[in-house]
Amino acid sequence: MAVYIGCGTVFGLAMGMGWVAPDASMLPWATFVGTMLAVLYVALRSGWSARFHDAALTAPQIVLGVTAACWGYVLGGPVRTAALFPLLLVLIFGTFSLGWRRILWLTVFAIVSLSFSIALRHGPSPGGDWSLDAPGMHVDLVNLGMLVVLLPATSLVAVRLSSLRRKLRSERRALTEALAEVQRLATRDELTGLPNRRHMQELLDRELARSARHEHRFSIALIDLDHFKRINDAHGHAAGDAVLRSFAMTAVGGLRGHDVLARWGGEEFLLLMPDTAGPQAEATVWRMLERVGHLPFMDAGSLSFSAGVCEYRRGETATQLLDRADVQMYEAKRAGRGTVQVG
Ligand SMILES: Nc1nc2c(ncn2[C@@H]2O[C@H](COP(=O)(O)OP(=O)(O)OP(=O)(O)O)[C@@H](O)[C@H]2O)c(=O)[nH]1
Repeated sequence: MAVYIGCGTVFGLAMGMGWVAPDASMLPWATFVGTMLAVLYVALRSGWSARFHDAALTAPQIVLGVTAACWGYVLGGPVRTAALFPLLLVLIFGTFSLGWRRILWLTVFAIVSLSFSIALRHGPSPGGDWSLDAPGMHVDLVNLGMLVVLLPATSLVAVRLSSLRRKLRSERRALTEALAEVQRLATRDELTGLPNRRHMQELLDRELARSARHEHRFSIALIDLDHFKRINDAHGHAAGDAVLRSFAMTAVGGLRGHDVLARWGGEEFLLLMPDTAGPQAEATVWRMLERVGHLPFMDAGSLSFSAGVCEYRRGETATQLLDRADVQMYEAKRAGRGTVQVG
């Protein structure tokens, strides 16, 4: 719009100075361009154009630009050559979304439009002066020749820029996907799909800070599968992996939405239970033990774990809390495994 207003003003001034053919009027030109710009503006802003592949209406905008420039050429009389400068800018617009085929068609359209404008200037074929020496014909032909050279060159630049933009867009998409994958890998345990130790450490720190600020209580449980070595020894490492996976799936299935179970290392898991006091946390872990006990578990009897449950004590660090849970977990092992100790 700014370019149309700027170019229109320069031409209007030239007319005001009497440098342009006296019978030329800018009014129909300005009315046409103003109406078309308003239509395009409404089509874009209302979201109506979103249904098209060319949602920015780049091609219609280029057609309008070429028409306005060529019309200006007919109006421009002795200063008409200046009306061709915007044509070069108009085609650069194609770089925003058009493929090379459309840019090529629009280039051809621009050259044909200028030829048509020149024909109009010299009058319709019977009665018009089409001779080489007709007034202004030399300038028109040189202008047309220059445009035939320059427009394809400009279009070539537009095509290159357009394909560069497309490549950039697809590379950015690939990068975003790769980043999401890296984030997933950085926070998830590959085998079980649970949050990994590093991520759980962050969640624990966050919960500690939240608890300090809002005086929320929360509990954790350190869970260690019992006699896991026997499974590996008897059935192989792959079978052990499968047991870890099905334990993770079964254990998570019985948890509340806020609770987070993470793989803490090997056959050890850490359960974080926000807004949960010790007794409720203990009940949750007992329920988990029961669910896990129903897992089909090779020929080695039922799967069990030993767990140490602790409610967070004000002023405690994460390490102190984890140490307490560890002590309780070993208590559970000493007490014969398959049990939960609270401390
Ligand atoms: N398959 C498999 N085994 C693992 C993995 N991580 C740790 N282990 C195994 O888990 C076993 C843990 O053995 P121990 O620390 O002796 O404990 P346990 O046999 O469970 O005995 P208790 O904890 O005392 O009941 C070891 O044999 C490890 O090799 C894993 O990712 N996959």
